Amino acid sequence: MLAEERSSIDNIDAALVNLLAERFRHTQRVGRLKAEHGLPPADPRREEQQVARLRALAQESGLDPVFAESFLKFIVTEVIRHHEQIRGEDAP
Ligand SMILES: C=C(O[C@@H]1C=C(C(=O)O)C=C[C@H]1O)C(=O)O
Repeated sequence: MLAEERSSIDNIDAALVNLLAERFRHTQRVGRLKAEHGLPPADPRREEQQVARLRALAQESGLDPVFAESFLKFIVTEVIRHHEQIRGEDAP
């Protein structure tokens, strides 16, 4: 039924938002650690590993790996923007 499917979609959307908020709380901590230790906001090698892992997970789950990669990159771009902000705030 349409209403039932939409109710499931709404639950999943709520879970996604909660998970994303939790992820950003962790990345904010990473951003503060990086600023404290003078590390750059972006880590392309780490991102490469994440993309490979996520593409494989997507394949296993029946999700389009191209979509999974662009979704991750969309999030990581925002994280790097946060890290640049944190670094700016910490600069003397
Ligand atoms: C969170 C980090 O900073 C950046 C953001 C990442 C992410 O959102 O997963 C991964 C690598 C970095 O470019 C990190 O270095 O771990």
